[in-house]
Amino acid sequence: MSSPTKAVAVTEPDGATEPDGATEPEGADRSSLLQARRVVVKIGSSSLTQGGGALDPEAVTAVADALAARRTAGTQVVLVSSGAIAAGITPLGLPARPRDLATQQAAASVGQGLLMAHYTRAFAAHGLTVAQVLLTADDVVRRGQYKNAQRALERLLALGVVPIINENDAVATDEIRFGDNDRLAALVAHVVQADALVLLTDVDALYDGHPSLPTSRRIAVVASAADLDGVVVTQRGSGVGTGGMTTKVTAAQTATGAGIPTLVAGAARIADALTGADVGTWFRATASRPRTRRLWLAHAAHTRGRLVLDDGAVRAITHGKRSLLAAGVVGVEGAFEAGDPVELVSLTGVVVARGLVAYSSEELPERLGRTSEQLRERFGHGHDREVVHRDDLVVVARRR
Ligand SMILES: Nc1ncnc2c1ncn2[C@@H]1O[C@H](COP(=O)(O)OP(=O)(O)O)[C@@H](O)[C@H]1O
Ligand SMILES: N[C@@H](CCC(=O)OP(=O)(O)O)C(=O)O
Repeated sequence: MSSPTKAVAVTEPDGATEPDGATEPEGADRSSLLQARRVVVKIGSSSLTQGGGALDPEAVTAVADALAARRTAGTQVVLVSSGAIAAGITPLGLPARPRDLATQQAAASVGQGLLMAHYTRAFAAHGLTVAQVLLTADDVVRRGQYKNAQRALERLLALGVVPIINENDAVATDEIRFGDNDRLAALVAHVVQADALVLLTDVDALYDGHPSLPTSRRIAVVASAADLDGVVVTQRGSGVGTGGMTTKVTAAQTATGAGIPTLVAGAARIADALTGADVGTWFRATASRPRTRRLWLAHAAHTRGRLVLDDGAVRAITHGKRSLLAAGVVGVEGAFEAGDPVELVSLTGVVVARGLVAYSSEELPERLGRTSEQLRERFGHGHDREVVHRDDLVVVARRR
């Protein structure tokens, strides 16, 4: 595929990579959407707005109607909805979607309430209650917040509520942003262990070239990353959305890599999409569901720094199923706090893993190269902990 997008294979620390397509359950095609117990549906700004970028209340109602039908039929649904920034354009008298972060934050703060007011009304018409859940990237990377978000979403679903999620744009800085809701949706699908992810947009499917070209053809099924070879996916989108098709393909790969099949389809056919009709592009699951939240580290983390590992440490974490000890760290780059996500790189600069570091960048340098015994002698008992515990570590291997 000609874009920066690459499939990221996630391995357990013992190095056992899940092979593409190896664990696809039988019959796991579009029709499995009908049997899905829990579905995450994401709708983009381009599908919720009229020309000029203002919010289209009828589009909001159409989404609510289709999701309410599925909810009433027994499927738990989680909606990830963009549109806050778009909904703030008219009330603030802005000429177009703002590009600077401060005005985006302001527009989203104004628009999010309006967006939720529309959804609340539209779902109420079906007797359904909605909940607003605003997340930042930290909410899905840090252990405490991850569990917190998971618990809140589980409880909402158990109470029969439809959670409506968006990024917490008002406080999201460039550094900690998800930046695009396609990725947020893939990560939410993992948090709630959804059976499927549906990404709805203003184009009816993924095409092998830009859909404006007459030569471009719809891709019906993507079974593995190889099916994307030669596919031209661009970041050029509708003008009101973020990231074009690139972010959707990346999100689909994140979800399918976590065992969650993904449908990319046109919002205009939302009811068909949710009932397994032959619409859109179906991305098959390429791996089984990971047992832990470590997958998140591979895709979710904006890493804050890098630890350079000697060859022995690289072997220990990639093949030995081990934690990273200070003795194997030879360099520290960047400024980070204890608990932040960092990249673990080899002496030649290859990223071999990501993990949550147990020490800050200020604490680490004087610990480098020291054995646990030396750490105890120098800093006392309790100060000999691993630099990255293996439960907080994911080995990443890039492949096409
Ligand atoms: N290969 C492709 N197949 C389909 N759409 C593509 C492709 N490359 C770029 N696009 C563009 O991606 C756009 C959808 O992205 P975007 O505007 O960000 O939507 P959303 O607001 O739904 O996230 C489509 O309108 C389409 O023009
Ligand atoms: N959080 C932002 C949306 C960001 C985004 O990813 O938009 P889109 O590409 O339309 O899904 C908002 O609500 O306006």
